[in-house]
Amino acid sequence: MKVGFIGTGSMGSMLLDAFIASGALMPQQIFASNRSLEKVNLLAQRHPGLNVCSSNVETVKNSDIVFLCVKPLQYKVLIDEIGNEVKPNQILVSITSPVQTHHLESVLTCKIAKIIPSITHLTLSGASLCMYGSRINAEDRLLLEKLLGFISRPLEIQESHVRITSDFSSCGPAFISFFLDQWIQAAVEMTGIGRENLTELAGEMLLGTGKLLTEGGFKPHELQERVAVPGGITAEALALLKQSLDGVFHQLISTTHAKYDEDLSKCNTLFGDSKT
Ligand SMILES: NC(=O)C1=CN([C@@H]2O[C@H](COP(=O)(O)OP(=O)(O)OC[C@H]3O[C@@H](n4cnc5c(N)ncnc54)[C@H](O)[C@@H]3O)[C@@H](O)[C@H]2O)C=CC1
Ligand SMILES: O=C(O)[C@@H]1CCC=N1
Repeated sequence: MKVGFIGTGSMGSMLLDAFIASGALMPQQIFASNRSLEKVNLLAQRHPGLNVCSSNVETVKNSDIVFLCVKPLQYKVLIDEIGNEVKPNQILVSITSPVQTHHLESVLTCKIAKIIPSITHLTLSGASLCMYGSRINAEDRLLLEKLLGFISRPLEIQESHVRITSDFSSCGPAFISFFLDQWIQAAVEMTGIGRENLTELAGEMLLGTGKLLTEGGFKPHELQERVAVPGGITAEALALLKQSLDGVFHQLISTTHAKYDEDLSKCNTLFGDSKT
């Protein structure tokens, strides 16, 4: 199997690094192009044998599966460039939420999947969110999920839920890191403890909490009940958080969805879609 990557910025390079680190792909199986070739050359230095393509068309011509790792509003130009080169048996994978599978199916003859990755795949963890276009068959799904299974836990979702699920799996690492950053900063200021020790400790705590929620069978409310001894310290602090953060998560979801709607509307215009 040969796999192409168009766009080797943050996500394209992360996926490529993870697939190689996990043993899913050898560099020789990978074909990559980027607007500025410098980024692909750097990847080829890191992964000897990786095929540097000087154009996106070259990447498409050489690949069975192609991951399109550009930003939402960069898709249409890219599709116009490669559209005539794709073959019906090829699988093109979009990794961005606002570009709809029907947008891509309306202008391309190949098979379309939408898979939203997460920075967590760098440590071969986290969920990848899978949505499939109408031309993807059972064999294609197995192939994609086997590949993604090397670096993540593939989860099939409805495309209508792509934003809320991406909020958790893809934006979540940034949101949780923000929370930890603020907490650590306050701890450093108020107690004089070293930032590095605390950051390491916070990471271990997060890892353990993640395991309790996945392998451990706990629900978030059960964990709170188990830790917060009645009349104890955690209960006091949880009451404070409950009061201080009242409404914040509704606002957070409204914010991510408003930005998604804005990008979706622009993508609809770019792809000539008046449906939504
Ligand atoms: N950053 C994250 O954690 C996540 C990002 N995403 C999605 O991934 C997509 C890419 O995000 P990033 O990698 O962070 O962006 P980025 O800006 O780091 O990478 C995009 C790359 O595409 C290249 N590019 C742009 N147009 C091109 C073209 N026509 N041909 C070839 N290369 C081209 C750029 O030079 C750049 O290297 C976005 O749509 C984002 O929504 C999805 C899940 C998580
Ligand atoms: O911030 C963004 O637009 C992307 C989408 C999901 C994570 N990062």
